Formats: sequence, C-alpha cells, structure tokens
Amino acid sequence: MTANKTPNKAFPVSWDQFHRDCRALTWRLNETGPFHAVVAITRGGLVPAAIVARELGVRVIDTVCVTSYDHIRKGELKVLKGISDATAKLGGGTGKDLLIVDDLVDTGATARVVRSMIPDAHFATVYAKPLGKPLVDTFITEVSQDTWIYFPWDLDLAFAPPLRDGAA
Ligand SMILES: O=P(O)(O)OC[C@H]1O[C@H](OP(=O)(O)OP(=O)(O)O)[C@H](O)[C@@H]1O
Ligand SMILES: Nc1nc2[nH]cnc2c(=O)[nH]1
Ligand SMILES: [Mg+2]
Repeated sequence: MTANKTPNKAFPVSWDQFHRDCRALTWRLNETGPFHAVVAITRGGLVPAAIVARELGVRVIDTVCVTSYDHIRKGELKVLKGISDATAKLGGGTGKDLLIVDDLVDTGATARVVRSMIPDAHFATVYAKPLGKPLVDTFITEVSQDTWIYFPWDLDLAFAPPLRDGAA
C-alpha cells in the first residue's frame, strides 16, 4: 500500500484460486528456467514457493526472511535472514539461475531489498500492484494499488450479510 493509505477494495483469494494461479505462474516460469534453487520471501512467499518448486521439480528451497507489514499498516522493513552461503554459491554470488518467489508485490519495497541481495535472480510473484510491477520479472494477476489482497491462510469462513443489508 502507498504510505499507509487504507485500501478501499478487497480481493479475496480462495485456496483453489491460489493453487490455480501458482500453477499458471509455473507455466510461465517453465519457459525461463531451469533454476538451481527457489528462494521464498517469508512468510507469504512460502506457500507459492512450495507449489512452484513442486511443479518445476526444484528440490533446493531457501528463505529470505523480511518483515514490514502489521496487517495493512506498513512499518519499517527489516531483513531477519538472508540467503544461505550454499544457495549464494549455487547462484554464482549474484543469483544467476535462482528463482525468488513471493505472493505479491505492492509498493516494491520488499522486492527492491531482496533484488539488491541477488540482482541476477529471476523474481516471480503471483499478484502485482502497479507500483511494484516494474520490479517483477514474471507475475500472473495485476490488481489496482488501492486493493488489498486477502490470502486464504489469513481468512476464516464467516457469515456474509445479504447484499441488500449493505454487504459489498
Ligand atoms: O511490495 P511491498 O510493499 O514491500 O509489499 C509486499 C510484501 O508485503 C507482504 O509481506 P509482509 O511484509 O506483510 O509479511 P508476510 O509475508 O509475513 O505476511 C507480501 O507478502 C510481500 O512480501
Ligand atoms: N495480504 C496482503 N499483504 C500485503 N502486503 C502488502 N500488500 C498486501 C496485500 O494487498 N495483501
Ligand atoms: Mg511477505
């Protein structure tokens, strides 16, 4: 989100939809690889990374651990863990033939930091917003900047009021 503005549209994603979108992402990535390893940006990138790695037959999965949002509030970006020496070696030090996976790119702040660690890696996300889109090599679905994406692991089944009672 841009500078803590409240998003006014919601884009809820079901597990089925997310799985389908991850497989669609893999179809595109399959034309770009092969990749030596997948680097998941935690935590949101862990789920698509597992699906993409499974489809691409990649067995080496590493993490870059970054924190910045507290629900929709954007805070200071902190890198808690970088890639391992073994993964860095696989990518020749610059990330060549490594695949970075995240669930989405929003402002691009997270992508910018991780890209700077391994600039030659291929960066893939399932969803992208316009501000972050230029930092991503491959993505599947674009949503507007004022949309908040709700992932299935952050949701629960709940009663939805009828439309005539003011439901969106
Ligand atoms: O493009 P940006 O504005 O940097 O936002 C994108 C990042 O925000 C979310 O992660 P978050 O920091 O919420 O942590 P999480 O993955 O643990 O949910 C999302 O998973 C991306 O990693
Ligand atoms: N779940 C979720 N996390 C985000 N982090 C930055 N933007 C978003 C978003 O739209 N949805
Ligand atoms: Mg994240």
